[in-house]
Amino acid sequence: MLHKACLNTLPMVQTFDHNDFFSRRCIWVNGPVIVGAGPSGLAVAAGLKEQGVPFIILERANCIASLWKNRTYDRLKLHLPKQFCQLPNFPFPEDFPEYLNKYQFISYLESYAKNFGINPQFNETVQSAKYDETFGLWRVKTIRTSSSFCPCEIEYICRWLVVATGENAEKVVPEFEGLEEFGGHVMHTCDYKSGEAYRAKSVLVVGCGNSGMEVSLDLCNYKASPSMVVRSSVHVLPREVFGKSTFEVAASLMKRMPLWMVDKILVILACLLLGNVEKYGLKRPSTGPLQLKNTEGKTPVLDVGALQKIRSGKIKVVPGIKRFSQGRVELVNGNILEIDSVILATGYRSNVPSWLKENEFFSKDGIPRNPFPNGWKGNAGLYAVGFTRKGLSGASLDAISVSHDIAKSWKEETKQKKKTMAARHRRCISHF
Ligand SMILES: Cc1cc2nc3c(=O)[nH]c(=O)nc-3n(C[C@H](O)[C@H](O)[C@H](O)COP(=O)(O)OP(=O)(O)OC[C@H]3O[C@@H](n4cnc5c(N)ncnc54)[C@H](O)[C@@H]3O)c2cc1C
Ligand SMILES: NC(=O)C1=CN([C@@H]2O[C@H](COP(=O)(O)OP(=O)(O)OC[C@H]3O[C@@H](n4cnc5c(N)ncnc54)[C@H](OP(=O)(O)O)[C@@H]3O)[C@@H](O)[C@H]2O)C=CC1
Ligand SMILES: O=C(O)C(=O)Cc1c[nH]c2ccccc12
Repeated sequence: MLHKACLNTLPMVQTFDHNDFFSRRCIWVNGPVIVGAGPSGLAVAAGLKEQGVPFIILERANCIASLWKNRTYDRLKLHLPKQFCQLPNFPFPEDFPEYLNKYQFISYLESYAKNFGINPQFNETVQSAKYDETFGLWRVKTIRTSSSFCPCEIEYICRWLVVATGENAEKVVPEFEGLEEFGGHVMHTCDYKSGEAYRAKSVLVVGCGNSGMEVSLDLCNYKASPSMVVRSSVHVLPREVFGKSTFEVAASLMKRMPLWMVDKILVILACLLLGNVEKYGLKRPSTGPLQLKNTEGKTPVLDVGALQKIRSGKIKVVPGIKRFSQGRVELVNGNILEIDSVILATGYRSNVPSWLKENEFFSKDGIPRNPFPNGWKGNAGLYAVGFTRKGLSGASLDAISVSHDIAKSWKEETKQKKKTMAARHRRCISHF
C-alpha cells in the first residue's frame, strides 16, 4: 500500500515488492509514463529528455517502431514527402530520397532513439490505466512477458500519463459468412510481406484503402491475379500533381482557403489527372477526401501504380462479399469467384478503450473527442499523441505540445516539493 505522503519524498523511480505468491511490483515514476514506443512515444520522450524530465516508456513489443518493423510489407514507401515525416529536433540524413522506404524510416527511428538516449521497457503491455482520485495519481498496470518463466505484473504510479499507442494499434478482422468453410489461406495485410508466395494464384483482397491498393499492386508484380473488393466508395488521388506532392499542395491551399474548397480542388485535379475512375468500379464518396479523413479517419488513396493495373485489368475490382464457401466467394451481385487465398486489407483501430479506464477525453473508438489541434490534453495529467488523423506530421506537433506542457508542470511540482523538503529539513535541524 502506498501513502501519498510517502510518494512526495520518493526518488525518481522506486520499486516496492508485494508479498504475493507470484511476482508483482509497484513502481513510482517521478515523471510521466508514456505508453507506446512508436514515432509518437519516441517524439514525446525526446522532448522530455531535452527538458530534463524523467519518464518511462512502456512498449508491448520487443523493439521500438514495431508497426513499421513487424506489421508492414517489404515494398512499403512513405506516402508523404520527407519534410512531413520528420520527428522534432532531428532531421533526416541529407541523402534520403523524397519518399523514404520503410527501412530508411526504421533506421531513422533507431538513430532518433539512440541520439536522445531513449530506452523503453520492452515486452510490457499495459493492461489498464486508471486515475486514483484519492491520491491524484495514475495507476498503470502492465504484464511483463520478457522472462520465459513467469510473466510478472507491475503497477506504475505517476502524475502524468501519455497515450501513444496509435490509431492503428489493432487489426480489424470482420466476420464473413462461410469463411470457416473456405479452406484456403487467409491473412490480414499486417502479416503480408510480399507476393512471392502467391505466384500464379487467384487472391481476393478485401478492402481498397492504401493497403488494399498496394498489396494488389505488389501481387501483380509477382504474377498473381488479385481481385480487390470495393464494397462502398474510395477517393483515389494522384500522389503528385504537376511535380509537387498532392499532400503538400493540399497543405499549402489549406492556409488560404476553407477545407471544403481544398477538397473540391483535389477532386477536380484527380479527375483531370486520373480520368474517370468510377467506370472501373471506384465510386467517389460524396464527402471530400480531407473532410472524410478528419471526420471518419478514412485516408484517401494516394496512387502509386495500382490504378494503372486496374485500367489494364490486372487488378479486378469486385463488389462486396455475400459469403464464402470451399475455394470460392459469392459477391453481392451474385457472381462467384474461384480463389486460392484471401488477404484482408480491412484496416486498423485504436486499442485505447480496452485498457484506459476513462470515457471523457477519448471516444468509444479510442480517439480523443476534441478535434485537431485540441486533442492532446485531457484532465488530471492525461495526454494523447498521434491521434490527429494527420499522420506523422500530426504526431510531431502533438509531441511538442505535450512535452512542453508536462515539463512545465513537472518543474513547478518539483520546485514545490523541493521547498517542502527544505522546510522539513530546517524543522528537523532546529528540533535537534
Ligand atoms: C501500413 C501503414 C503505413 C503507414 N504509412 C504512413 C505514412 O506513410 N505516413 C504517415 O504519416 N503515416 C503513415 N501511417 C500511419 C502510422 O500509423 C503513423 O503515422 C505512425 O506509425 C504513428 O505512430 P504512433 O507512434 O502514433 O503509432 P504506432 O507506430 O502504431 O506505435 C504505437 C506503439 O504502441 C504500442 N502499443 C500499443 N498498445 C500498447 C499497450 N497496450 N501497451 C504497450 N504498448 C502498446 C505498439 O506496439 C506500438 O509500438 C501508416 C500506417 C500503416 C498501418
Ligand atoms: N504507403 C503508405 O503510406 C501506406 C499507408 N497506409 C495507411 O495505413 C492506414 C490504414 O490503411 P488500410 O489498411 O488501407 O485501412 P483503411 O481503413 O484505410 O481501409 C480499410 C478498407 O477495408 C474495407 N473494409 C472493411 N471492412 C470490410 C468488409 N467487411 N467488407 C469489405 N470491405 C471492408 C473498407 O471499406 P469501407 O470504406 O467500405 O469501410 C476500406 O476500403 C491508413 O492511414 C493508410 O493511409 C496503408 C498502406 C500503405
Ligand atoms: O498514410 C497515412 O496513414 C497518413 O496518415 C498520411 C496522411 C495523413 N493525412 C493524409 C491525408 C491525405 C493522404 C494521406 C494522409
